[in-house]
Amino acid sequence: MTLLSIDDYRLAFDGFEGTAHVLDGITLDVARGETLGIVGETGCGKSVLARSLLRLNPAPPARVVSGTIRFEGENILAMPDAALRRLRGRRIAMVFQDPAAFLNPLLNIGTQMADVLHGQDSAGDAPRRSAREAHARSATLLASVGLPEPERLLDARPHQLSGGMRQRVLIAMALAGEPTLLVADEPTTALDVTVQAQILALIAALVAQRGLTLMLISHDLGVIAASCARVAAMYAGTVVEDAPTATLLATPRHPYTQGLLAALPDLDNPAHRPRGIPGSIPSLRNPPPGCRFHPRCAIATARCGVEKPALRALAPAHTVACHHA
Ligand SMILES: Nc1ncnc2c1ncn2[C@@H]1O[C@H](COP(=O)(O)OP(=O)(O)OP(=O)(O)O)[C@@H](O)[C@H]1O
Repeated sequence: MTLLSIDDYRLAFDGFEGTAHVLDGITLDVARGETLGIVGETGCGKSVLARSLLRLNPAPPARVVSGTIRFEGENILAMPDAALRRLRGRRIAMVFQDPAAFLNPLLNIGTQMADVLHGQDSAGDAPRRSAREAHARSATLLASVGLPEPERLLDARPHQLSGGMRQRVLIAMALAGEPTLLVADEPTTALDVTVQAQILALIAALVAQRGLTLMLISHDLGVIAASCARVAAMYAGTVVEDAPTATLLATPRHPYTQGLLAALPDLDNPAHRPRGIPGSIPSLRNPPPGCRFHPRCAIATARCGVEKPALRALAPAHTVACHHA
C-alpha cells in the first residue's frame, strides 16, 4: 500500500539574484514498509526534498511551484498547522547529519528528551505526561537504540557523549512519537567509518523490529546499498532512475547513474580506475533546458536539449528518465 506519494513536485527558492529551480517535477511513490535510498551529488536537492516532507523549508524564500505530497492520502502541502504538528515526529520523523546541531549543549539529555515527549503530548492533544513518566520513557528509548546505562546518560550533557552516541540519542528522539516513516538525511556522514557502520546497522535493526518505512538520503551509494532495497538517483532536482538496489547496481540504465557507479572504487577489481563524471552540476538558477543532465551526457542528442524526458518503465519497478536509455 502506498504510504507516501509525491507527484510532479516543484520547489523554487526566490532570491535577489533570481529564482533557483531546485526541485523540478519529483514523482515518487513509497510503499509502507519499503526502504528507499535517495542518492545524488551534493546540491541535487536531496535535503530540500526530505525537508519538504515536513514542510521545513523556510517559505519564503521557498515557494511550491506545483505538485502534491500525499502521506496516507493527505496532501502535506495543504495541511493545516495543527495537523502538521501531529505529522512531525508522530507520523514522519527525521534524523539529520550533524547530531550536535540538534542538541542544546547546556541541557542534559533527559531534559531534552522530556521536551520532545511533552511537545508530542501537546501536538497530539494528549494529557501531558509527568516528569517521572517522561524519565522512564526516555530511558526505555535510549536502551532501544543500544545505549548502555540509559539512566546515567539522561543526566549527561551532549559534550560528554561521542558523535555516534549523540546520533543514537537523536534516533531515540525520532522514535519517541512512534513514527511510520523515518527519514534519515546523511545520518552517518559526520561519523568515522566504524561508527557509520554501527549506526547503519542500528537503523536497519529498528526498521525490521518496528516495521518502519525508511527514506535514507546519502551521496554515498555504498551506504544506500547496505541499507535499502530500492534506490532513486537524483540529478539537479529530478529523479533520473528508480529501481531495486540490486538492479540499479548491476544494470544502471541512466547515463548519470552509470557515471555514479563508474566513480566508485571496485574492491574486487583493483585494476578498475574510478572515473568521475565530466563537467559539473548545473546552476539551478539557470538550469539547462530539456534534460538537465544533457550537457554532461555522452549519448545526448538534439532532442535532449529541448525535451525533458519523463520517467518511463523499462521493467517492472525500474523507471528511467532518459530518451535514449
Ligand atoms: N533555504 C534555502 N534558500 C535558498 N536556497 C536553498 C535553501 N536550501 C537549499 N537551497 C538550495 O537548494 C539546492 C539543493 O540543496 P540540498 O541541500 O537539498 O542539496 P543536497 O543534495 O541535499 O546536498 P548536500 O548533500 O550537500 O546537502 C542547493 O542549490 C541549495 O543552495
